[in-house]
Amino acid sequence: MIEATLCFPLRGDDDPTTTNESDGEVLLIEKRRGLGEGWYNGPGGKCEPGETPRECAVRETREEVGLEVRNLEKAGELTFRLDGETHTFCHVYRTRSFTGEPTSSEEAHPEWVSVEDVPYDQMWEDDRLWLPGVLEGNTAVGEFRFEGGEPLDEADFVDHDLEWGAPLETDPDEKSAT
Ligand SMILES: Nc1nc2c([nH]c(=O)n2[C@H]2C[C@H](O)[C@@H](COP(=O)(O)OP(=O)(O)OP(=O)(O)O)O2)c(=O)[nH]1
Repeated sequence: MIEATLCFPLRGDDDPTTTNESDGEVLLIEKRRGLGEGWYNGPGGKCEPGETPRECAVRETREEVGLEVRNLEKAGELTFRLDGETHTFCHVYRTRSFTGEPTSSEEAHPEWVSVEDVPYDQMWEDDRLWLPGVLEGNTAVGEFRFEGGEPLDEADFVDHDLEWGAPLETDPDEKSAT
């Protein structure tokens, strides 16, 4: 099983629950290679040995788009199953704390997009189910089932379970997180 992370940096409109027309934005990447190539996603990737998920999310965001993120808030835990087996367990974070300017890398092209205008038709098919709530500040625990063999991004999305507001795992470094 792969352990992976996603990080969604947010800016503008600090409290999207108070207005109908949100002017908040989220930093997405257009993935240039690997799993999900050509689709939009948050910065993120696979955890390295000995690394906490939070450390992984910080490192991947730095490597992919050159942004230094802090104060990551855990927003979800997503299990992606392929043909009945757990393929990837993905920790999802959001943050409003970061420094630097998003810059393209070989792996990713960054783009600020309105949270009202996320290009779900150019993303993983399951994202439209959980990402809107995550961008509104909710926490999601979900399982998404795919069939059809590797690679995961060419398999068919068949069904899912999704729970909002459920307790999330505590990262080992959560209390000391900066
Ligand atoms: N938004 C979204 N992300 C997903 C889904 N499934 C899935 O694995 N991901 C994420 C988890 C990881 O952050 C990312 C894949 O990991 P990655 O970017 O390291 O993969 P890669 O093959 O490019 O690996 P690498 O060569 O860079 O090491 O995609 C999904 O259904 N929706």
